[in-house]
Amino acid sequence: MVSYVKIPSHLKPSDPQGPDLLTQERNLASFDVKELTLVLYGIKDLERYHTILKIIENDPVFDKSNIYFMGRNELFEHAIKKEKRLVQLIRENKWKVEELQFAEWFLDMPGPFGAHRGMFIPTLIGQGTKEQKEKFLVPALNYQIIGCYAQTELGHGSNVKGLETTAIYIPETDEFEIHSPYLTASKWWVGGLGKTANHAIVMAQLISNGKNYGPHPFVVQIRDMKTHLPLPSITIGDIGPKFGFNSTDNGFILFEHVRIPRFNMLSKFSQIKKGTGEYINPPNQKLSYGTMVLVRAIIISGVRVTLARAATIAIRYSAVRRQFIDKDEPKKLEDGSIVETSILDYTMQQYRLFPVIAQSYACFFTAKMMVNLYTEYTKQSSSGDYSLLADLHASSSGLKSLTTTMAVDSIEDCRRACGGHGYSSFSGFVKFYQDYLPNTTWEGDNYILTHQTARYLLKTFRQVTSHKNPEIYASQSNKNPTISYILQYLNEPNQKCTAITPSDFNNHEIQLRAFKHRVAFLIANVVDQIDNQKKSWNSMLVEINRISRAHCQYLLVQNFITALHQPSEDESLRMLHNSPALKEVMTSICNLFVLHTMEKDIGDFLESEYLTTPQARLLRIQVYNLLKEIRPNAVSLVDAFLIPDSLLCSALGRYDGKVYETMIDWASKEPLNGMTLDFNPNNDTFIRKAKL
Ligand SMILES: CCCCCCCCCCCCCCCCCCCC(=O)SCCNC(=O)CCNC(=O)[C@H](O)C(C)(C)COP(=O)(O)OP(=O)(O)OC[C@H]1O[C@@H](n2cnc3c(N)ncnc32)[C@H](O)[C@@H]1OP(=O)(O)O
Ligand SMILES: Cc1cc2nc3c(=O)[nH]c(=O)nc-3n(C[C@H](O)[C@H](O)[C@H](O)COP(=O)(O)OP(=O)(O)OC[C@H]3O[C@@H](n4cnc5c(N)ncnc54)[C@H](O)[C@@H]3O)c2cc1C
Repeated sequence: MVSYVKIPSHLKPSDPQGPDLLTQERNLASFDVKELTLVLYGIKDLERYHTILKIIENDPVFDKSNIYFMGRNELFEHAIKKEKRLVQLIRENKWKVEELQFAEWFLDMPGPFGAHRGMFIPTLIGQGTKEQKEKFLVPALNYQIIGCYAQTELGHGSNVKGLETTAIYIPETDEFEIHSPYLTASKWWVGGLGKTANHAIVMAQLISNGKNYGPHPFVVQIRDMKTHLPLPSITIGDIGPKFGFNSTDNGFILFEHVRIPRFNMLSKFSQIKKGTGEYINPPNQKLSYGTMVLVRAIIISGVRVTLARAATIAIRYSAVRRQFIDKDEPKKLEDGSIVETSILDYTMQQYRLFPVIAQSYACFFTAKMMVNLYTEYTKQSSSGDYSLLADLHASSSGLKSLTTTMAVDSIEDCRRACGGHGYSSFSGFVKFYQDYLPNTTWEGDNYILTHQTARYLLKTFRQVTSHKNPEIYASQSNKNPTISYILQYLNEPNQKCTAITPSDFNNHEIQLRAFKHRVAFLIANVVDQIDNQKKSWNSMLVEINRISRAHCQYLLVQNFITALHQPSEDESLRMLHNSPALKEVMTSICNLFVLHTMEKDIGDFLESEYLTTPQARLLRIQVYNLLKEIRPNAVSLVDAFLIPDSLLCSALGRYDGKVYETMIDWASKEPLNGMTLDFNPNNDTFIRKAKL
């Protein structure tokens, strides 16, 4: 890239230790960073990581040096080129999903094929019959057809049952007629639809013999395969500029009595019989919502790296950045000279940032749980057993909501913790935040999703408490955390915390009991208000949100603690258990996650009277103790995430700490500096001038 401004060469570094600050931090670590990285990725994935990163970093098509200067059209063109090159690489290297996921992560460029890979293909896999897979999935996997997932409409997104697009079965021709009766039935927001896709999975109300069977998925060809123009009776467009995600063509589509063959209704679970139009029921009514469950689980798995990326930038920058001389504990160099304090040494900065590191590690262990649960469900459902679906739906909904909200809040906290430079695109936070933000809305708005989790919790509570002998459920409590804490609460509703010193709060049994008691107390309270005091669902929505959040926080806490203590077959967990140094630092991080989470929601724990006010003070002191304990390891803990500089795309978070050199280098490349148009404030005119 061209530099438009020549930087003077006389400048000396103002900080004699500047370049070495991160090295000094790294020397403080109490554990082996490479060992922790191996725990996080596992041997196979770490090999994959390096192979794919090398390919991506060396390919000129993926060069991101200009990325912060691109407008919408350039971004979209860049994304198209990226997609095309990615498809070539998939073919050349025979990449499978595992490789592709690394490639997509490193590329960090939401593009027009995202919904094809993330929604269209998974829906065909999950809901298509063998014949439908042959017809649609095979060409989709070969990128001969490009698809999108058209569910949301201008008038309805969250309320899927309220969708207005219809698919009416026409027995005479054995076809469905796809139709958008109202403006509000226009499909809207659909990723890849605006300019790219030639096929769509359209969620429409299935109507046969005058009866509405609810939303079902249909494959609809939307553009001509040669001219790429919309097919007759189909209107398509891009929905316009957005808060972020501008490298993707989110689109709208309207149908005017468009006919498709009966074959195109995805029929693995429910079918319409030829001629009679008879509806064959699915084994579970909600199986047509299956893609959403899968994608929610995938989103949860992705949160850990999102938090890791934000923490890496903010922690490294805070180590390099110095501001003020600490009067009580001035920082002295070896030669006795006093220097300004690294902002990472300020306790307020630690209190803002170290919990983000802890959240990332917490999400790592819960992602493992989510993958295991999804895998178990897939195994069971392939033999017709859907009994895990309710559990899976409840935990994936609530965890998607809790963890993505946590992620966007933490990205913003990290950005602010970088002061003014955090506001520059060069921080690496701006585009990152904009592109990540829709995770709190898509695949279910984060508030709506908590209703689903709460429904399940209330139902379980009622089931257990209405039984004459609730202990009958004891055998299920090992596998079902909800039953476990409900039973514990019923046995001892007035349980009290036994901590008498700050360090007592490091006791994992005390921590678990606190979270179990709190969530059961909150559920019992909501059940009482709805069932006995006859409160409406709407009047309880704030409490509904609270119980979903409390339940999912408990899951995060429980998964972290279990990972530290329970013997496991899992390769990563075994490595962790076999290294005392790793176990020690992970225990501190776990304690910080648990106690900081408690402290933030201290009102719940006080209200349930599990904690007393003096205990709440002790807990806070323990949080401060943990910040001190973690401080020497802070930089190494984020190094272990191994987020490459090419992905961070950040002047502030780079591995070598050369923050200021990069800031001015990138600023010198701002195209405005090379424009032939300057503004002369003395006479209020724009002057054109020739610039080299
Ligand atoms: C080579 C191969 C390549 C593969 C590459 C793979 C790469 C992977 C990359 C992946 C990247 C991922 C990128 C993601 C991009 C995402 C883009 C965004 C796309 C979208 O946003 S699509 C649109 C999403 N829309 C929503 O999520 C809508 C949210 N609303 C709903 O889900 C429902 O309307 C809602 C709120 C659940 C209510 O549904 P409703 O029908 O009204 O149901 P009830 O509330 O009445 O409940 C009835 C009953 O059903 C249960 N229920 C509800 N939903 C489900 C479900 N999904 N599963 C199971 N059960 C469900 C509910 O709990 C109730 O049960 P009861 O027992 O209480 O009766
Ligand atoms: C970048 C991006 C990409 C997307 N890609 C796709 C795609 O490829 N395909 C697709 O089909 N969709 C896509 N979507 C759409 C997305 O799935 C929906 O926007 C999302 O499901 C939320 O629905 P909504 O917009 O109807 O929100 P609304 O339901 O209108 O929500 C608005 C507000 O009302 C509140 N609210 C609504 N109902 C209730 C209630 N019952 N109780 C309490 N509060 C309530 C919500 O909490 C929210 O705060 C995308 C969205 C974005 C932003």
